[in-house]
This record gives sequence, structure tokens and C-alpha cells, in this order.
Amino acid sequence: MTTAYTAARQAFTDWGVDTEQSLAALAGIPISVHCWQGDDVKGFEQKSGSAGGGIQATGNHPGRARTPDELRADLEFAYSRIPGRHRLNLHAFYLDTDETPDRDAIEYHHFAPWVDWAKDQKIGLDFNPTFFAHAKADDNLTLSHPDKGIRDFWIEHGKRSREIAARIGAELGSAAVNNIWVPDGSKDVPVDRISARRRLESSLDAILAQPHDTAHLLDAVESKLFGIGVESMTVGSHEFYLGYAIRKNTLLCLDMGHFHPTENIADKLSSVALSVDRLLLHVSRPVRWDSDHVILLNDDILAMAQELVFADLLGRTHIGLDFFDATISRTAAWVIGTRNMQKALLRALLLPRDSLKAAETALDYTRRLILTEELKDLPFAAVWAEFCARHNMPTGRSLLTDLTAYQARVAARG
Ligand SMILES: C[C@H](O)[C@H](O)[C@@H](O)C(=O)CO
Ligand SMILES: [Mn+2]
Repeated sequence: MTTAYTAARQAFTDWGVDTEQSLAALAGIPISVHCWQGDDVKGFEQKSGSAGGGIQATGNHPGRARTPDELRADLEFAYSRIPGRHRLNLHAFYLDTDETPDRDAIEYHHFAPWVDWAKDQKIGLDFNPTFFAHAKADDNLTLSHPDKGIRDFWIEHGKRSREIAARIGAELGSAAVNNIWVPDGSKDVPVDRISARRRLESSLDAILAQPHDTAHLLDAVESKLFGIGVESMTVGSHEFYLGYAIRKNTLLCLDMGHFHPTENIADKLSSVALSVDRLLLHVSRPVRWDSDHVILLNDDILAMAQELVFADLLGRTHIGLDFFDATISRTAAWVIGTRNMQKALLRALLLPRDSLKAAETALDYTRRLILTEELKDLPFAAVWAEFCARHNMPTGRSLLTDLTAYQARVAARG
């Protein structure tokens, strides 16, 4: 225990906060790290083609992972510099096999090497069907496509993804969150929105018809506002999926890049939490659009973490990350982004929430303001440093050295 932590512990104790309790709570919060930051959302199918679907990884920093083994090596390094025990969020087009199944023919054995690896790493796995980066998604329509043949192809992909995710959850003894996001939308103003939305709803119903043990599989649906090439209408809008999640009892995925730039996503948590049982977050940082920038320890992330803690939502929220920056080291992006989410959660856990809530309940907004501003000077960093020390994790210059050295080792990949 460092002297800085001892002093910090006393400072928080003076505010009625037990830092040991906060550290223990943080250690129990898994973050689902997204595989697709490691290779710029390209996947490992033996097919060409960009991500499409209105998402875009920009940049060409050397060192992109090109194979499952390279991606797992990068992930192992990243997890070795992130305190705590976490999860991997895997997309269906990251299959690890010499076979070349089409999306409607994927099977569990195509992902078994990932499950074996997750067992060795003692991490959980989450899953995502991949409804983009495929010729049958070139119209930016999949589950809502007017052509039944195309819808049936994607429905089969969705069904198989659930089967695979459920098997993964059973194998690892930890429910896999299977998150459905489709890029469906239109570049220009449509004239028949409701038909597209009825087709999407019907396709989702077909995918979700097969019941699964929620100890193995948790179904999530992810809304969006727009994408590149689908600027005028997204079939799976927030309103569509909020209603769908309530009626079908699925998780609702809120991605921080999927709303108008002025919207406060943290504010949505307590509202949707009154109607849906469980939530999935894609913590991201939009810059002018859904640009998927690496998250900073900024007000948006701090507000998200504070809502999770103050509204007591940690127990029913799965925290996933979603950003892909190809202009920097991809392993550094994972490490910095995940640690920033942890820092934000720790800061929220270290706040005297009862005192803050009491001031608000008493309508004593002066006291609330004095508290919120004075509390910003508390020694949060010393408690974070203690958390890292207890997990034998580097900070500051030694973290910089480690991240730089690893990137130098993979840069030769080109
Ligand atoms: C790769 C993911 O499915 C994708 O990022 C999705 O979650 C999303 O946010 C699309 O904008
Ligand atoms: Mn997302």
C-alpha cells in the first residue's frame, strides 16, 4: 500500500467513502473488449470487401492483425496491461477455420479455437452476427430487404449466430451477449418506412423464435441514427429497438455514437432501465458523426459511469466498447480505452453518492454544486494507482514504454 494511497484513503474516508469497497467493486466489473479494433473491422473470411454498412475505420497505422493468431497475441498483450478480468466481444466474420462457410452456413466449430483460447485466458466471450461486409449487404439492406431470399439468408445467419453464442456461453459457463446490429437504412428520403420496419421486425422475430437458456445466451439489439450511405433513415432506429426490446424482453444496446451529437446518452440509461430488464453499452466517442474514436476520460464517459453507479445499474448492464482507430497502435487503443472506462467507473464508485443525493432531495442546489465541484479535487489518481499496483499493472511512463515496445514488435506486419 503506497503512502499516497494511505493519504488518499483518509481523504475519501473523511467524505464517508470506503476506498477498499470501491476497489473491490471495480475489480468485479468486466469490460467486453471488442475484437474489431485489432484489425480495422476487416474480419478473417477469405473474401475481399470493406466493412461497408456505414461504418469506417480510418487510418493505416502499421501492425494490423491479419490472422486469428495475430489478433489473439495482440489481445493477450492488451489484457496483460488492463487490470482485472474481462471479456472479448467477437464478431461472426472472425471465424478461425480453413473452411470458407458463407454467413448462412457458419457453425460452432468455426469458432472453437476462440473458445479454447478464452478458457486458457479465463475470460468470457460475447458474440455478434455480422450483417455487413458481404455482397448480400451491398444494398445497405439485410433483414429488412424487400427480397425475401436476401432476408432469409440473413435470418439464417442470425439464427446460427445465436446457436453459436449459446454454445459459447455453455462452454465457458458465462452467458454470451449476442448483439444484433443491422446497417439497414437509406441514403435518401424513403417513402415507405413502415414496410421496411415491419420486415425488420418479422425477421428479428424469426431469428429470436428459438428459446435459449439465459444462463448461456442473452439477446441484445442495437439501435442507430444514421451511417455513411444511410444518412436519411435507419430502419433500426432507437425508437424501433426500444419498443422491440420491451415487447420481446431482449437487452437494448445503446451505442454512444448512435445519437444526435447534442444528445446525452448517460441521461437515457435511467429512462430505458425502467422499461427493459438488462442493457448493453457500446462505449464510444463520436466526433461530429459515429466516428468511433477511442474513448477519453472525459465528461461523457464520467457521466455514463456515474449513472451506472448512482442508478444502481451495474448489475444489469453489460459494458462493451466500440471504437476502431487505425491511425494509432491498435493494442494501445484497447488498453487506453478500457482503462479509461475503468477509471471513470472508479471515480463514480469513489463519490459520496448519499451526500450528493441528499442535497438534491432537499432541493439544496447550492450544496449540491459546492459538493460536485469540491469533490473533483479528491485524489482519485492515487486510488487508481493502488488498483494498478495490486494487479501488477504499469502506469504512466512504464505503461508508455510497454505500449511502445509492443507496437514496435508488430509494426513489421506492415
Ligand atoms: C462492429 C460493430 O457491430 C459495429 O461497430 C456496431 O456495433 C456499430 O456500432 C455500428 O455503428
Ligand atoms: Mn456499436
